[in-house]
Amino acid sequence: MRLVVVGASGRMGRMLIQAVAGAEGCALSAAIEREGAPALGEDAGVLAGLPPLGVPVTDDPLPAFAEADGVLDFTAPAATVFYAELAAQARIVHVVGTTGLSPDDMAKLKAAAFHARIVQSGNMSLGVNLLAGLVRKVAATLGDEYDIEILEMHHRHKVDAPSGTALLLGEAAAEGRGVALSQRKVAVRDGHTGAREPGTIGFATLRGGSVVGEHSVIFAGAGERLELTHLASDRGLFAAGAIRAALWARDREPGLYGMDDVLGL
Ligand SMILES: NC(=O)c1ccc[n+]([C@@H]2O[C@H](COP(=O)([O-])OP(=O)(O)OC[C@H]3O[C@@H](n4cnc5c(N)ncnc54)[C@H](O)[C@@H]3O)[C@@H](O)[C@H]2O)c1
Ligand SMILES: O=C(O)C1=N[C@H](C(=O)O)CCC1
Repeated sequence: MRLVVVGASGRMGRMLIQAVAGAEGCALSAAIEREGAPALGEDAGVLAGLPPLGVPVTDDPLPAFAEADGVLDFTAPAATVFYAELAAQARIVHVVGTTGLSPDDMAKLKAAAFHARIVQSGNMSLGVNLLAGLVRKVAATLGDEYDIEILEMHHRHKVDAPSGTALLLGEAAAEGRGVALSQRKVAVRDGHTGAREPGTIGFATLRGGSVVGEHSVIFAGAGERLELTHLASDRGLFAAGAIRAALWARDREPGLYGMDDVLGL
């Protein structure tokens, strides 16, 4: 499968280049960065700490998409919406790991998915997607007398909060409870907040150092607390999931899929 990596010089972009280069049945067909990015013109392999791959980083996605089977996209919301339109025009697979997507951005991905096979997830790891299933089950089993709080920590460079994973886990908890997350979400507490409102789902965000990604879903009852935790220590996990998603989506009908579809969960 010929894969394009967009956001090639980012933390995830470089991991994706390494993963594509090492994946059986895959080849890196292009590496794309934003206009003016310092990495333009560099060899993508060298950028990712590998021997040269003969693929220079470019800012011109059109010819790259025309010759590819899929695109791996861990960039930024505006870029992802732009690439979704191009991927749909080129009828190629679009794997979206970008987080911080607004409801409007998601509506644009849904529109693009009439023509494209899009796999979108706030977390591409097997562990987090399994955890989401457990969270759904525990939330359905324990009633509102167990307060749900989601705690996450990431590296100091992360620009969106709560993390895509925290929101994915919050959605799973809300589904388990049979409620809409948008109606129950409490993402900010500051000052005299009053007592906790029953049935809400709280989010707490920590940022610092080089933390790859840590999430805990806490079910706090009277006299006991249940905590479900996922700790990621290697971004290769997300890159491997993205490649698995691309290979899975290759033979699917157009549509917007999640990692639960890819993993058969
Ligand atoms: N879903 C997952 O499993 C998962 C895992 C890790 C990170 N992420 C998400 O992936 C995204 C990127 O994370 P990161 O740590 O690699 O960030 P980063 O800032 O290191 O990398 C983003 C890269 O995208 C590039 N970019 C921005 N606009 C572009 C455009 N129009 N065209 C091409 N490139 C463009 C930037 O120049 C940068 O190199 C974030 O939203 C993050 O939350 C998701
Ligand atoms: O490093 C990041 O940024 C990560 N983003 C995803 C999120 O928002 O949950 C996945 C974990 C790493």
